[in-house]
Amino acid sequence: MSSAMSRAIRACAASGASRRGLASVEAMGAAAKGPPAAGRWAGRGPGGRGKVEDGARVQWVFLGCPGVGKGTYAGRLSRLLGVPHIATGDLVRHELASSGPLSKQLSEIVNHGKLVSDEIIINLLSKRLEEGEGKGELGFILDGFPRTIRQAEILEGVTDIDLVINLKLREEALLAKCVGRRKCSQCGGNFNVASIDIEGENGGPRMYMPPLLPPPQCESKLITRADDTEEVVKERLRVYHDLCEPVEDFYRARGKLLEFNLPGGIPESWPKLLQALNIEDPDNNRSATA
Ligand SMILES: Nc1ncnc2c1ncn2[C@@H]1O[C@H](COP(=O)(O)OP(=O)(O)O)[C@@H](O)[C@H]1O
Repeated sequence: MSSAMSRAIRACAASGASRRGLASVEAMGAAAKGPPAAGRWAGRGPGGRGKVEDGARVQWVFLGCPGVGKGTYAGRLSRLLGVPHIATGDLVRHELASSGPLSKQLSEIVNHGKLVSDEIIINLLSKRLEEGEGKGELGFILDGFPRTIRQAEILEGVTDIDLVINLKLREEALLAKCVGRRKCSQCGGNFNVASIDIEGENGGPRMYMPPLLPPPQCESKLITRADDTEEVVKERLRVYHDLCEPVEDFYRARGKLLEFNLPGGIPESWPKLLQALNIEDPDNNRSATA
């Protein structure tokens, strides 16, 4: 066991599952580093655009406030690059829905807008990474992890994250976007009923984000997340500013943070995000509007 791994094990209250899972990250990190250039995302260098076929080895992290669109853009990049999108919020919700031993404890925390303990999150993530390793996954796009400095230190202790994308959106839009979120309980599609139209700041352009409405067959099957009420979203935003913003500083200090201000809805933002990442979308016109 490497000393980095031992440190990580000491840092988290390691169960057997987290040891193996974090070991999976360490193994991925090693695989991603060789052969040279193939495993690292070259897209940001002056040499031009990244090749989508290299994307399956990226080790990226998405940061950003609740409602900013981490899931949407991480999901799109995951499909484009062929790399798994691992959202710790989804892992938590999956555990909640399973009515397993953790379920009651988790619902108390999540439905009040608080963060789950680092130990529980590390265990859930480790289990997911371990399953991925079994399937031959090489890289990942993490969404919603790390959310505390301790989580960031543990991750940094086991692998060298290539890039951290920090999505930013005007604060006024965040609450409306969270409260407007809907999911189809049958097909799993994500929609948003909020129509956001905000005056430009300091003479800047107006921000318009049209609703993303469900097709007729999903309309009667829409569900809202229990933690997407106005009161809980405000608490989640407060928690983000207190505990998660220092994670931005953590990666900024390491030169890994790419700040991206979302200019509006998906059609405007997606092509600009790809541009910022130096990725050529082979299907740009079609995917920008889907
Ligand atoms: N890395 C994490 N650390 C602690 N708690 C987490 C983490 N990821 C997810 N959670 C829990 O799951 C909830 C939902 O997460 P997520 O879907 O990422 O929400 P958000 O829309 O607020 O970004 C969080 O409010 C928190 O309770």
